[in-house]
Amino acid sequence: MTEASVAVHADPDLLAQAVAARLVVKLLDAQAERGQASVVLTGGRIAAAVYRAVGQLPARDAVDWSRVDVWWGDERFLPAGDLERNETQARAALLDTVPLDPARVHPMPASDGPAGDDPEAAAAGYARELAAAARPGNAIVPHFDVLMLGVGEDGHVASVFPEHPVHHDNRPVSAVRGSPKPPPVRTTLTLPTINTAEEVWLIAAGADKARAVGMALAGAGPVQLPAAGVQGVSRTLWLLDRAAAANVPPRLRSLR
Ligand SMILES: O=C(O)[C@H](O)[C@@H](O)[C@H](O)[C@H](O)COP(=O)(O)O
Repeated sequence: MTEASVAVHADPDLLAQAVAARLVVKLLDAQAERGQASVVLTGGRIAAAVYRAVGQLPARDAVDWSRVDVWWGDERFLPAGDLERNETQARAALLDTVPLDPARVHPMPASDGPAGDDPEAAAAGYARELAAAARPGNAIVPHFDVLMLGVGEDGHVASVFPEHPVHHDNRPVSAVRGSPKPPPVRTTLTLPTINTAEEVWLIAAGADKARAVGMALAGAGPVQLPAAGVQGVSRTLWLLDRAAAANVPPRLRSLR
C-alpha cells in the first residue's frame, strides 16, 4: 500500500501552477528514463486550469511532445467536438498548442463515433485500444506514468460515482448511465484500471471538496467514496488548495 502524500497550496491558481510544474517535470523524468511518457487526463475545472498553466510554462517546450502518449480516465458520452467533452476542453487548454503525435493521443469514443450511440460499445472499444498498447506482461493497459483525477464533492473520481453499479463492473473500461453529474452518460476507467498507474494525482480546490477529501484520507470505503479507493503503484499524491485541505489530518499535510 502506498501511503498517500498531500501537498497544499494557498489558492486554486497557485495549485494549478504547482500541478502544471509537477506534470512537466514528471513528463521530462519519464522521457529521461524510458524515452517516452504517458499521461491520463481527466475533466473538470481544476484539471482545465492545470492544462492551461502547462501551456503557459516556458519549460513545456523542454518536453518532447511527439513522445507523449495521452489517454483519458473518463469522458462524457457526447458527439465529437462537443464543448462539454473532456477531450474538447483538454485540446483547447493545451493539447492543440503542443506538437503531439496525433497517433499517440487516445480520446475515448464520441457518441457519433465508430461505436455509434452505444456507450457499452464505446467502453469496449477503448478497452481494446488500451490492450493494443499494453506493455509486455500486462494484458490490459499500457504503462501510465501519471494519471490525473479531479475529485467531486461526493468523492467521485473520473466517472466512478458513489454507490454506482460501475463498482461491480470488472471490465477495464465501463459505460456509466445515470451519472449524478451531468451529462448522464459517460465512459470511465474503473478503479482497478486507475490503480495500475505508476502515480495517481488527485487534484481538488475549494471548500466544497473538503469533506470528501477528509473522508477519503481518513479511510472511507471506495464504494461510498471512490476517491478513497485510489492508489497508485508507486505514488498517490493529493494536490489541494487550502480550502479543500481543511479536513486533512495534520500528519499528512505539507503546507506550501
Ligand atoms: O467528467 C468530469 O467532470 C470529470 O472527470 C470529473 O471527475 C471531475 O474531475 C470532477 O467532477 C471534479 O471536477 P471540478 O474540478 O470541476 O470540481
